[in-house]
Amino acid sequence: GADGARRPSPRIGLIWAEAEGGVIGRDGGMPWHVPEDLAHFKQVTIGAPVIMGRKTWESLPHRFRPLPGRRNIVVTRRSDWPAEGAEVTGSIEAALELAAERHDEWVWVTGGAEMYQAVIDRAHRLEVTELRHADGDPFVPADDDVHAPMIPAAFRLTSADPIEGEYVSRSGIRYRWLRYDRA
Ligand SMILES: CCc1nc(N)nc(N)c1OCCCOc1ncccc1N1CCC(C(F)(F)F)CC1
Repeated sequence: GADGARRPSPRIGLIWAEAEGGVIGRDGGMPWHVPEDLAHFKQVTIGAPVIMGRKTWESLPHRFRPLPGRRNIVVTRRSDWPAEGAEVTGSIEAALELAAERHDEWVWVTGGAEMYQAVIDRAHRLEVTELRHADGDPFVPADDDVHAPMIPAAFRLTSADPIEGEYVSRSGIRYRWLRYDRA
């Protein structure tokens, strides 16, 4: 502001969907389709800047590139990398500084595993979609699966929805919304 008052930096949130064993990715994408999770992701992140790694950007279906209704900040070591509709930067630190230029309350890190690892120790909130495959269609882990970060002990589970049990997706996959906040 005019008086030079420092605007508070946005709080950092991480958002991911994980299957059994903490798997978040396979072959450059997510090996499931849970429409309810897309809606959840949209609802949590809408209006806030999102930060993602290049691989996650490239995993987005073209109609979602950039993610609509928010600043897209892509982190890549490639300085000349063209990301139509996104701001490109070379590090998570630079991305967080970019996100802090406006007075957003939150900035959401939306993937992938490298981004989560690099920033989780500075994060304030984790929004985790916990997926469980139908008994008749077990989720078989693969060697090169990508995994969610370990959740530091400083985080507390502050909400689970549903409290008991789980929802069932049209696709038969069961899911819960988990929220962790830094204590
Ligand atoms: C949703 C997938 C998702 N779920 C949670 N809980 N945390 C994430 N970090 C996440 O990965 C976001 C980047 C990858 O996203 C997609 N990957 C494949 C297909 C579709 C998408 N979506 C569809 C919704 C779209 C909208 F803008 F509408 F939200 C964003 C792109």
